[in-house]
Amino acid sequence: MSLQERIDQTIRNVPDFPKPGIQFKDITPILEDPKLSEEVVAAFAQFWKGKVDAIAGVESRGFLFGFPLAMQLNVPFILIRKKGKLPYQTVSYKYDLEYGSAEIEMHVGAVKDGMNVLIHDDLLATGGTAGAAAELIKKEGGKVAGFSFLVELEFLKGADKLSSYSDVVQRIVSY
Ligand SMILES: O=P(O)(O)OC[C@H]1O[C@H](OP(=O)(O)OP(=O)(O)O)[C@H](O)[C@@H]1O
Ligand SMILES: Nc1ncnc2[nH]cnc12
Repeated sequence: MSLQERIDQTIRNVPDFPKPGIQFKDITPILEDPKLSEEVVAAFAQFWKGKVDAIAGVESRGFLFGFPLAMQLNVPFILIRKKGKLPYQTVSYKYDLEYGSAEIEMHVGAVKDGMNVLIHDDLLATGGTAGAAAELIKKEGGKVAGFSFLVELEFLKGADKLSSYSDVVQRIVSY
């Protein structure tokens, strides 16, 4: 079975979470399988090796594979968190979600001038979060190298929203 098929069989679909009408893609069963998790990180690493100076991961599920990926590629990992969680001076950006709205922040100084940054998250839905992350990277003088996601909800057309930042969008499985 391919990696895509095994991921598809492992993800749990939870209807009506967190709101009626949303089918939630629960990736936690992948984390319970260390071998599969390792293969996921390897698939990301193979795609991005030698192409990025840093990885920015989006809270919270973007930390799960983003940090091991950064260690594997031997590049810095930058945290993008929900408002009010980061202790030092921050830059912030407001955006809309598939189910609500949010504001994300990043530490000032984490992105160095001209840094080529990969934006990583577990899932691409409307693209609001990843687009907001791209705005933060640009605000801080970085370049968006591209985006990587474990899961894309293709019907929500999030990749269209990201095309103004980069055409390089890696997704391991799409629905
Ligand atoms: O493409 P979008 O429509 O912006 O949606 C995708 C975002 O939504 C989810 O995060 P969530 O806000 O549920 O937070 P969590 O990772 O902390 O659970 C997911 O992990 C992405 O970050
Ligand atoms: N349908 C969904 N499943 C899991 N995470 C999400 N983030 C936004 N939409 C989601």
